[in-house]
Amino acid sequence: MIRIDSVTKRYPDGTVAVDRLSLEVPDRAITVLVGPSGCGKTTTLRMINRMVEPTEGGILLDGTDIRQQPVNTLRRSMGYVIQNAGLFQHRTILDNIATVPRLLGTPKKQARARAAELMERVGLDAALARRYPYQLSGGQQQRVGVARALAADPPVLLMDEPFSAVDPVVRKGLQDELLRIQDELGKTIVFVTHDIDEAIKLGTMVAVLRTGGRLAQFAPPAELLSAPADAFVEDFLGADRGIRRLSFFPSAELELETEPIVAADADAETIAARSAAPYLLVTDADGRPLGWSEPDRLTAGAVDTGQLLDHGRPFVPGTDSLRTALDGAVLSPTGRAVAVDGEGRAVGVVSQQVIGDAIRAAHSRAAGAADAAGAADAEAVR
Ligand SMILES: Nc1ncnc2c1ncn2[C@@H]1O[C@H](COP(=O)(O)OP(=O)(O)OP(=O)(O)O)[C@@H](O)[C@H]1O
Repeated sequence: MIRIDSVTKRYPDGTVAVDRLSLEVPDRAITVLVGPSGCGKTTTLRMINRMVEPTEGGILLDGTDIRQQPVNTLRRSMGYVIQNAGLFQHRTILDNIATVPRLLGTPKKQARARAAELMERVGLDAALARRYPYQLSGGQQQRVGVARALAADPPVLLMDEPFSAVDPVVRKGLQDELLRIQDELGKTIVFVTHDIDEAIKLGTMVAVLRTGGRLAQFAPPAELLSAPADAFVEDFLGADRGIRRLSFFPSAELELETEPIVAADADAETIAARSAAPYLLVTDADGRPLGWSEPDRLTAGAVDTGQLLDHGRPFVPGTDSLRTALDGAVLSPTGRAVAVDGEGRAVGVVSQQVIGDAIRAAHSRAAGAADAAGAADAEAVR
């Protein structure tokens, strides 16, 4: 664990970049530092690998002050990724990634083999190995930056706005890739961003800093969204806080209706038996949704699929959140979302109203859990 203990950084010109900051960065998780420009995020990150020394306070790594080991040893245990990747322009991609192992004395062949393995891990085509950085897109360069930081297999990764310079689609890909890599490798990651959505998506824990380098709130993303500590955090979280919070509620407990599902070759009797529902979801021979129809518009045995209303984007209960389910229902012309299994076969339908009930239930469960946690904390203090 990295413990930032009441750290202050005052630059020689008197600027207080970080002011009595205390944080416990958990192992094998992503901790995000987020906040407006100039709030001290980069300064904090650089104090962790001693590129900047604190004026007051200290930083402990697994209980030991980081000043007690040689700075090179410390940095070897911490990969560092920056915006625009900071690659060596005159080295090939493979040799960029192999840099740190080579510095540590790994034979060239072995270091390159490791680099090739890392290229695959970060989703880079092996064909790019012999290219130079200028021959890669911004997104590909960022992936090289991540691979290079991982090359010596450090337990800690420090990432300073690594995905800020690429467009939103590439950025989403890089974020998904980081989450996937993190699932496999379980590094202790400290990630700096000024983008609150990125913080919420990536962070196990999120530290919101305010200008002057003071901590405004340190909490898991779901808690930030449900209980911002003050008006600054609330404002920084921005609009749609309620909707975004639904991403943290699972859809698994939604009560699905199966009655309104009919196969495209259903006979008149089957259709009649289900005609109480305002809309029926028609499925193909494998049970995959084709679209919606009012019951009296269906022709037994031979549905005209061209006449069906679009079923929209289905959700997978157990995998997707209430936000995805609600989105499906809101976008559906029938106000109903379609639930499918992992193979895309329809397993039920659910109306906006039922999703609304589930949202209220989830909110009151979350509030109950927060109250219980608060009571336990109060008990612990006594
Ligand atoms: N070497 C320095 N000398 C003096 N002041 C500095 C120095 N480096 C940073 N600062 C100041 O310290 C404050 C915090 O800077 P820092 O770069 O840590 O913020 P940040 O939150 O990472 O900002 P951004 O999101 O814009 O990158 C700012 O006011 C900045 O101007």
